[in-house]
Amino acid sequence: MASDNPFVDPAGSFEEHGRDHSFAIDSTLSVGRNASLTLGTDSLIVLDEAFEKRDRSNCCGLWPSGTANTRAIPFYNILWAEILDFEITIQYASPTSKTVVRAAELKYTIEAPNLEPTHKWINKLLDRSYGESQKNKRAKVLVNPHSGKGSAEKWYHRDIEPLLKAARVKIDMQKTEYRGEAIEISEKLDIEAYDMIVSCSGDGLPHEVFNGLGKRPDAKKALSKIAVVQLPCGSGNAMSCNLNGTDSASLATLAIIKGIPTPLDLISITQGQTRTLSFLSQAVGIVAESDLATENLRWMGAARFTYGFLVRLLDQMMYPCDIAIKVAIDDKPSIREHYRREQNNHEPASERRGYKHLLDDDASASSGNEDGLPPLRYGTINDKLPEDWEVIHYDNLGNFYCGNMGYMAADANFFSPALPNDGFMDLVTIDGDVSRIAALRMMFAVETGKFFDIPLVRYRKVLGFRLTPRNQADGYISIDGERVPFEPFQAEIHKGLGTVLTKSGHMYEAPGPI
Ligand SMILES: Nc1ncnc2c1ncn2[C@@H]1O[C@H](COP(=O)(O)OP(=O)(O)OP(=O)(O)O)[C@@H](O)[C@H]1O
Repeated sequence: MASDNPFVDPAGSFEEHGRDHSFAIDSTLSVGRNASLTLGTDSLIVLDEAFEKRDRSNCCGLWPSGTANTRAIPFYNILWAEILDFEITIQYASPTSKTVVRAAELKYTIEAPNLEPTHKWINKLLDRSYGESQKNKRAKVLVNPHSGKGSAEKWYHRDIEPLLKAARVKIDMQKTEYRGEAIEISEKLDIEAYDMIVSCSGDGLPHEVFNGLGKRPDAKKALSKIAVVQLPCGSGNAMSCNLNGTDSASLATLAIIKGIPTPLDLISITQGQTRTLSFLSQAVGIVAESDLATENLRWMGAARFTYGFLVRLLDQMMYPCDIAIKVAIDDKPSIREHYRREQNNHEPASERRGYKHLLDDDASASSGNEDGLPPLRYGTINDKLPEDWEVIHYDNLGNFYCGNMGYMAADANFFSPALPNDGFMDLVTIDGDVSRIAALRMMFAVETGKFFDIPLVRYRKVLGFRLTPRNQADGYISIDGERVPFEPFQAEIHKGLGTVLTKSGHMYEAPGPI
């Protein structure tokens, strides 16, 4: 009896398989005389004497260590496994450099009597490889041929599609033909036929996708059912940095194949008579200008933003305005504490939509499936300002920057305490008359992760705000990196209204406050 022997795992013993010891013991599958496949703790261990003869290089040491005839393929990298005509095929994402993975495969022949245990073994392998993530996701893929420097289509075919196919993702690909088309596609999408909308683009296309889903009569259901994801092919790829932990198209593809559905806070912006959704940021002042007023410097690539920022910093630009804020958490120690609590909070996605205790008048929690966007708790920009909002008259504002995610660009972790579904926006305000040297220090602190701690950085978690520019004929307001009219606007957040895929199921990949 297996249970008599303390060294045998009863769940995996060969009696359970009712088969010859030489074929399947525990998690090991013998494939031919000189090879075996073993389910390890977090990797598939492939032992094959042919490796030694074939390739001694171990791909520049990119795989975890092994001897000359073994390879450890992390379960995270396993894309698919199947048996067809007595041949087992294992497809996986193989690193070819630190920032690139490519689809690769291993094939072994199985003898007829071993077919049934092989099927069982494959199921185990796939369960371990996918964990909480859904297998065979169905994707509406949008490729913006004009994203970034115009390489999205090339990258899709080279870096993205082969991995999706290897993972048996069901693909329905469409190239966008004009600005705004992704709004129309998402508005009309048959949401029962897909699990995710994948934008091969910058941050502009996911912004359109959220807004298209938000325009539907069943917006609430669509936004919670369909995961909106980005594969980085644009000039601004903040969404992928935060959710996939990378701005590499192939690594991001692997991240979404293994991604876990996670509710995402979305923000309603009202301006004039319009209401739009924002998922990333709202900026007025130096950050908005550095981004939007430097379109003519596109040739500079990422340096364009830094250049624009430095020029304005040296000019000590100021942006007078009135700001009204519904503050939720006002001081940095409490914000840090809030972040730590959420880090340790592992409640399921179903518990992360809508405010449970904070606001009993919250509409995103209570309405049914067929509802459109939740009603606005604080009204629109055209309504009377709620009485309990804090009003600040700023003559010397240098930067108004409100974020819903940590990274605003690769290596620019402006909002380290931001969380996917805490129901708060993170608001940074900085005076425009701080010394030039202090401003430069702030800029460098963004890269080193110390920005949050700088005393000149005023940091609040907020539920809503209204911004009214003063004494300026024109200027720049950026919503998710797109320019909107230079007019007053109001924002309020809806807890967990949208859905994205994350690696952890509840956190961003940007490091939290140190
Ligand atoms: N075929 C097309 N022609 C022109 N514009 C398009 C097309 N398809 C999509 N767009 C628009 O391109 C805009 C920017 O897209 P995206 O974010 O993918 O790229 P980006 O390079 O990061 O952006 P940006 O140009 O804003 O820096 C979106 O607003 C989208 O509507």
